[in-house]
Parts: sequence; C-alpha cells; structure tokens
Amino acid sequence: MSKIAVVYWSGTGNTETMAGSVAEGAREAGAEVEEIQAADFGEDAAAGYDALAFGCPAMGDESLEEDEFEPMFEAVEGSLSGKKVALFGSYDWGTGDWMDAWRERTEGDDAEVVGTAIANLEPDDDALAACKELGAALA
Ligand SMILES: Cc1cc2nc3c(=O)[nH]c(=O)nc-3n(C[C@H](O)[C@H](O)[C@H](O)COP(=O)(O)O)c2cc1C
Repeated sequence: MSKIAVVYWSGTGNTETMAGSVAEGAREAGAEVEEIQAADFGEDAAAGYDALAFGCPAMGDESLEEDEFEPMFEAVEGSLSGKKVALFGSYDWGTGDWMDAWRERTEGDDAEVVGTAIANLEPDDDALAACKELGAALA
C-alpha cells in the first residue's frame, strides 16, 4: 500500500477543502493517507512517503504563502527527486500563473508531477472531482 502525504496551507479554508478531496481520492484508490498542515511538515519528512500532494493558494503576487508554506517547500524540494507529486490550490483574481510557475519549479526538482488542480475561490463540484482524480493518480 502506498503512503501519501497531503501537505497544505490554507488561510480561509478553500485549499483545505481541496486537500480533503485529494486525500479522499487517494484513500479510495487504496493508499494510506495523512493530511498535514505545512507548519507541521519539514525537511526530512518527505522521505517517509511514496508520494506527496502539496496545496497552497495564490498569495502575494502570484506566489506561494511566504511565512509557512514557502520555507517548508524550499526545505523539502531537495527530497522530491523521482517521487510522484501533485500540486493544488485556490486563487481569486489571477489566471493561475502561480501554479504554472510552481509546477515548473517542481519539475525542476526532478519530481514526477502527476498533475495539478486549481479552483477559483471555494472549489465547486468539478474542482473537487479534479482533486479526487489527482489523489487517485498519486496512489
Ligand atoms: C494576501 C493575499 C494575496 C493574494 N494574492 C493572490 C494572487 O496573487 N492571485 C490570485 O489569483 N489570488 C490571490 N489571492 C486570493 C487567494 O488566492 C484566494 O482568496 C484563495 O481562495 C485563498 O485560499 P484559501 O482559502 O485556501 O486560503 C490572495 C489573497 C490574499 C489574502
């Protein structure tokens, strides 16, 4: 059984809702899943998982959240080589530029990016279904 971490930061709950669906999709596909807040994940933690999903909304100017998520991601990205990784998050007024840059960055870490999912503000049914598929793709 593959072991999967769903690691996320969410200020107003939208990305957290997405994390729940990613985890649900992975569990339904047979994986053992842990949902973890970004502040509780660290440099050495990625080694304990077969695959990882990371969730963070567009913040700053099309950036990752800078106080908790960005430092955590910077610390773990050296351990993602060869691992299956999924990325997801919510946004508002932009067009998803933060996710495009984040995907490129993660591919540059030699991770196997299985897919991404974005939602405009609160995820609708289609966005939640996409999150479940993302979780299943990691399992
Ligand atoms: C400080 C701040 C910066 C933001 N920057 C962006 C941005 O650059 N582009 C964008 O599309 N949305 C931006 N947003 C909107 C959030 O991405 C959006 O509200 C999202 O749904 C928040 O997700 P959450 O509920 O998981 O925290 C920003 C929101 C805040 C509070």
